[in-house]
Amino acid sequence: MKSTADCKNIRDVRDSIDFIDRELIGLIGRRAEYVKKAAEFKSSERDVRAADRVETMLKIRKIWAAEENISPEIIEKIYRDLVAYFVAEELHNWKERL
Ligand SMILES: O=C(O)C(=O)C[C@]1(C(=O)O)C=C[C@@H](O)C=C1
Repeated sequence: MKSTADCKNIRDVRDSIDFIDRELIGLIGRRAEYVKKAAEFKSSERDVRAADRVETMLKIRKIWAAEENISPEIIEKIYRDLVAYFVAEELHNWKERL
């Protein structure tokens, strides 16, 4: 992947964006493995949903977003969608263990 300074054309830029997005999706896949594991340590649907943890996480991620000069609101939106998906997956896994 080229640095932004080394990108000579739009093709170089898009190749780098593709590379980064592939890594991001890989990381989300790794994250999913931990969410699956989390279900093993929960004893109720309330534990699975972990509403307090979600709100705490979002606050921290909004701070991280600001540190990276990314809109905290956009990061919150992305995370709310992502976590809603993970909660649904985790609920499914958790119920299967009953
Ligand atoms: O931290 C947990 O308890 C998790 O199960 C992980 C996770 C997440 O995606 O980060 C998933 C579901 C819960 O609502 C809270 C957080």
